[in-house]
Order: sequence, then C-alpha cells, then structure tokens
Amino acid sequence: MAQVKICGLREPEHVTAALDAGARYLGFNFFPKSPRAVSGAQAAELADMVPAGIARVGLFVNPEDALLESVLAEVPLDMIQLHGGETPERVTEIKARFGLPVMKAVGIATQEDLPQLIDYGTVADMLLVDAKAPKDAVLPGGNGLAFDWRLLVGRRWLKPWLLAGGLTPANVAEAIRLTKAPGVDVSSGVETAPGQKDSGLIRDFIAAAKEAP
Ligand SMILES: O=C(O)c1ccccc1NCC(=O)[C@H](O)[C@H](O)COP(=O)(O)O
Repeated sequence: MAQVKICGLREPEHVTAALDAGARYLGFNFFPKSPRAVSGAQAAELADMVPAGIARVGLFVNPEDALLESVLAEVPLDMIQLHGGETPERVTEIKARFGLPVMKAVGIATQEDLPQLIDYGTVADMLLVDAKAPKDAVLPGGNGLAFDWRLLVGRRWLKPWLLAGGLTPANVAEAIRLTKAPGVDVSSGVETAPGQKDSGLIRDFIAAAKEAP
C-alpha cells in the first residue's frame, strides 16, 4: 500500500485529518516565500500532535546552518526535506551535522533529469521525485504541476522514494499504478487555494492512494 505525505500543513485540524486518514509523513514548510510557510512556534504546536511512527518532515530550500539550527531547537523534526539546489555534498554535510535523515527533492521534466536520482540516491535517505518547477516560478515545488509519469516506468532507485507534482484525489491512483511509486506526496491537490488545506480533500487523497493497485 502506498505511503502518503501531506506537505505544507499549517492548521491543527488538517494535521488531525491527515493522521486519522493514515498519512505516514507530515510536512512543515520553512521556506518564507511559500504561502504554506510556518513559523517555528506554529510548527512546534503541530509537531506535538504527531504520534511516534509518523514522520514530521521539515521542508527547506537551500537552508543555511543557522536556519536549520534555529528550527531544530524549537521543532522536533524526524526528517529534513531539501527542496532547492543543494548539491550531493551539501546533503551529506547536513545529514552529518544535524543527525537527521534527509529527503532530497529532484525536479523532473525530461529523461535528462533522471540521472540526478542516481546521484542523490547515493547520499540522501529518501528521494522526492517531483515535477521540475517552471523557470520563472517563485516556488521550486508546490506548484500543482505534474510531469510525464511514463518517464518513471520500469525505473528503480537506490533509496525509498515518493512521487510528487500535481497529484490529486482524482489522479493519484493512476499515478501509483503507472509508476509503482511506493509513496506519494501532495500539497496543492488537497487545497482550495494556495496554502488553504481542506480536510475532505486530504481524506479523499489518502483513501485514493491507499486503494491504488
Ligand atoms: O509547497 C510549497 O509551497 C513549496 C515551496 C517551496 C519548495 C517546495 C514546496 N513544496 C514541496 C512539496 O513537497 C510539494 O508537496 C510537492 O512539490 C508537490 O506539490 P504539488 O504539486 O503542489 O502537490
């Protein structure tokens, strides 16, 4: 059964909806330009609601050590998600310095992007196989855009991975069927407007992912 990550949570009611429906990963966004960004205090309150066994993932974009230090002093995270242009060397450095597993996001648009999944698979603990953001996008992720899932057919990576990018309750089962993704990640697809999560859409998404063949 596919595991689900709900990303960009900001409200307790949506954390409850995600937990009750069976999410395995909950994402808290620390990228200031995002409509889903949370403060350390907000994230600490949400993180306290999460039982053992469910991963609290902090999302960062090209973070400096000082940001990671200040967030980790306040929020009990289980995993760091790196969603910028962090190099494999920087991934290794962050893992060693902060002692947490790292999920590295890789943007995919064409098959030329796929070798990065091999490179990052040697250093990251998990891979997030996401749609590549458009060149002029403000956000490197969370844009509600899908890529051609057929690029992933028959591929295997060195590390556990989640599929992301434009997934919704309506298309997630087909995405899993086609790619055989062991897990999926969503942000926009469970929102009514950027940053506005919806409990019903969260439940529908997780149910559809879990029912996927
Ligand atoms: O969601 C954001 O606002 C965001 C901002 C900056 C970097 C990454 C961001 N999101 C990363 C995620 O993990 C999203 O869930 C993933 O890109 C899929 O997004 P969507 O296509 O909106 O479901």
